[in-house]
Amino acid sequence: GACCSYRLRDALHPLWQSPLTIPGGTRQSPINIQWRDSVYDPFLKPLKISYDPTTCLHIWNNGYSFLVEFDDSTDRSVIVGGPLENQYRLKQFHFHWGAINEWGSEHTVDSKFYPAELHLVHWNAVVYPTFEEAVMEGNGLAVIGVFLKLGAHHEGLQTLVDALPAVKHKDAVIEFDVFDPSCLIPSCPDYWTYAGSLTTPPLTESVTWIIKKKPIEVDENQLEAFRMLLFTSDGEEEKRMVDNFRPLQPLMNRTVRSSFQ
Ligand SMILES: N=Nc1ccc(S(N)(=O)=O)cc1
Ligand SMILES: [Zn+2]
Repeated sequence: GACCSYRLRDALHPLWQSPLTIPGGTRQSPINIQWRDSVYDPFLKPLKISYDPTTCLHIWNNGYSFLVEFDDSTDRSVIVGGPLENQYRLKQFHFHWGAINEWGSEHTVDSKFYPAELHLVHWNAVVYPTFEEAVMEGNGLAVIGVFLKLGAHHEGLQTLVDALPAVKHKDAVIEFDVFDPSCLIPSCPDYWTYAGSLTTPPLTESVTWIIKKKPIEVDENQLEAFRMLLFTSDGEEEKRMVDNFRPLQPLMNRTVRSSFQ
């Protein structure tokens, strides 16, 4: 079916020349979240999100996705609580999406793909001196995953969408100096959490994943705006930036916990 041919196709995809999982990887991401196999953990705290919109710096097409990067030199934009033992600093957020609405997310829920998935990337600046070091440590990163579904126009996302033509090509950067990413996070507090990895190289097993149960709604034009971006640099033969999601990885010896019953 589409899934296995896609896996093979994807394994050869330039984005992930590396093997489907890193050799010896026991906690790779993304995974399918089987709702009925997730275990309610009453000790999970609510996730506390406090972002300062003025820490926003720029939008950058890095050839995998477009990243909205933040000034992470202080603790002005942080998350704490949830499954986390420390406070984690926001560094960037980005998305993964498909060529069509049938797929695009990295994680799936009961084997269902969403058309896109938002990742808000945070690092443990309490324990590690730099992001680069945190990327190499088991408790170094915390990524909030938010599913996007096709529906109503998303006002907050539109300010981002309006800037995308300016970063059409790989390596393009545009200044983007005020944005509050909490407008992209559903108000429903429910989430799943599990120990995983980065989903693009270096694929390090350093991520505490916090996947929001509720998706946000975006409209077709907004998804199409993502699909207009290019993997390629200005002057190269154009390759549309689509299907920039990694294949599902084996759960192995992991339990997905839920913050809700
Ligand atoms: N700095 N590199 C990365 C950061 C986040 C992710 S992801 N897609 O796992 O959130 C991948 C690579
Ligand atoms: Zn990602």
